[in-house]
Amino acid sequence: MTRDDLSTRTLTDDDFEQLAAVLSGAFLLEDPELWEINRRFLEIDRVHGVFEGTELLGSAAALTRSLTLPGGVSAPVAAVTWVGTALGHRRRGILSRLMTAQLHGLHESGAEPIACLGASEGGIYRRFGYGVSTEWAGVTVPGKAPFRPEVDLGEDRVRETSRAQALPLIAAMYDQGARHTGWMSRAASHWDFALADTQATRSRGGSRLHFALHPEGYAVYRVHPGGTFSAPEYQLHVLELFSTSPVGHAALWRYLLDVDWISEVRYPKCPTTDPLFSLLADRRQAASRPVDALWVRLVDVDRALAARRYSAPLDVVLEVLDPRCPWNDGRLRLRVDEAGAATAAATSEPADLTIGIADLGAVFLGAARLSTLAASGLVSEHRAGAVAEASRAFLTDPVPYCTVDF
Ligand SMILES: CC(=O)SCCNC(=O)CCNC(=O)[C@H](O)C(C)(C)COP(=O)(O)OP(=O)(O)OC[C@H]1O[C@@H](n2cnc3c(N)ncnc32)[C@H](O)[C@@H]1OP(=O)(O)O
Repeated sequence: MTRDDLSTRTLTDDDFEQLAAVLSGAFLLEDPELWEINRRFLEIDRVHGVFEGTELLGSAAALTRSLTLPGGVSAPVAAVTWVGTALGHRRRGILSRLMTAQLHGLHESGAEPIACLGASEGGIYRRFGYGVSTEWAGVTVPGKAPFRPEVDLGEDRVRETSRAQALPLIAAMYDQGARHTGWMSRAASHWDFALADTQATRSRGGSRLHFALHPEGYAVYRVHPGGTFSAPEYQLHVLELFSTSPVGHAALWRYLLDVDWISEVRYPKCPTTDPLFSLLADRRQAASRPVDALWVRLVDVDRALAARRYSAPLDVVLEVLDPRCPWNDGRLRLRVDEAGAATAAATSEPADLTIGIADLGAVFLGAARLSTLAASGLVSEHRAGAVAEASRAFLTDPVPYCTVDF
């Protein structure tokens, strides 16, 4: 195969069966039920494919979503998903072609200024300009772990509900989180995908999905059997836990920790600042392992930087290094007023800071600190004080969180 034999284009409905076959192979996942969900979930005309003749060798999809940026601003984002290269065709540049076509396509069409994704492996996406913008805490807590005595659990009970009853209620609760930085919109088909409960997802994950509802929150979980009948050691895996009040949050965690037979509750997507850590009588009972969650790629740096709000006034010239997307590569002046609103425009003035595009993506949502990157030598300061000023302005409170379920 020479590079000239390959072509790249967006897909049509006629390509869907081939797409399902390639990605089932790429993800080592035989799950026809999931592909029926994907038929509705994917926007086929936003899926790029690389072909050799008529044979699809790899693909990368973009979903039309909105993401909440610092300041509660809702911005359109391309949620990148189902990226894969067919087995037998790896490490020949197919992913590189897909990423280039996708980024250039977004820029040229003037579509979303920001792309984001959840990565299967940590070593893939930095080279394409993506940086880790949010993290999960990846927490494990022993069953029955006690809370501090003063924790208010309220009067309302947590009840197990059928999927059909739960979905409209939890969708409405989820939408109440829309002002939190990192919140992503979900269409109906997105819920079907995020909470897919197919035979294959069950065999990997244990039981069917359980829906635990409280008037002020919900939890979705699976149970993995373990131990013996006389000494059960089950694990409870939380997919999502969302609450609209501190009482709802505490009551849901108490409920999950107290399910009999459960020796361990795991919540891989636990927010890094989950109040659970403060509720436990012994904080050490929550073992956590941080893991990258949402990766952000600024497709059009000027539009993206002007879209969010900032925590402090700022006037800084950034030199952005982005050889893969030359329209971003260069200097731009970012000015933030007293109210936190920003303008960003190309400039020929000398740079105050030099930063790579992936690192700018990492600090964009305000969770990662620019000053930490600078301390690692990854951001260069050309004017004394510029790092501290920019770091303060970019930070966001509360800490961003994204479920990354696409
Ligand atoms: C958002 C998502 O969908 S995440 C899911 C990503 N997909 C998967 O994990 C499915 C299984 N994996 C695959 O399908 C493929 O291995 C892919 C898509 C990850 C890579 O596809 P390929 O066509 O082999 O990548 P390609 O040959 O274009 O490699 C481009 C560069 O990335 C590097 N790279 C590719 N895969 C990996 C990896 N898993 N880890 C680290 N580096 C990688 C290559 O070495 C190459 O580096 P270079 O530019 O410095 O030479």
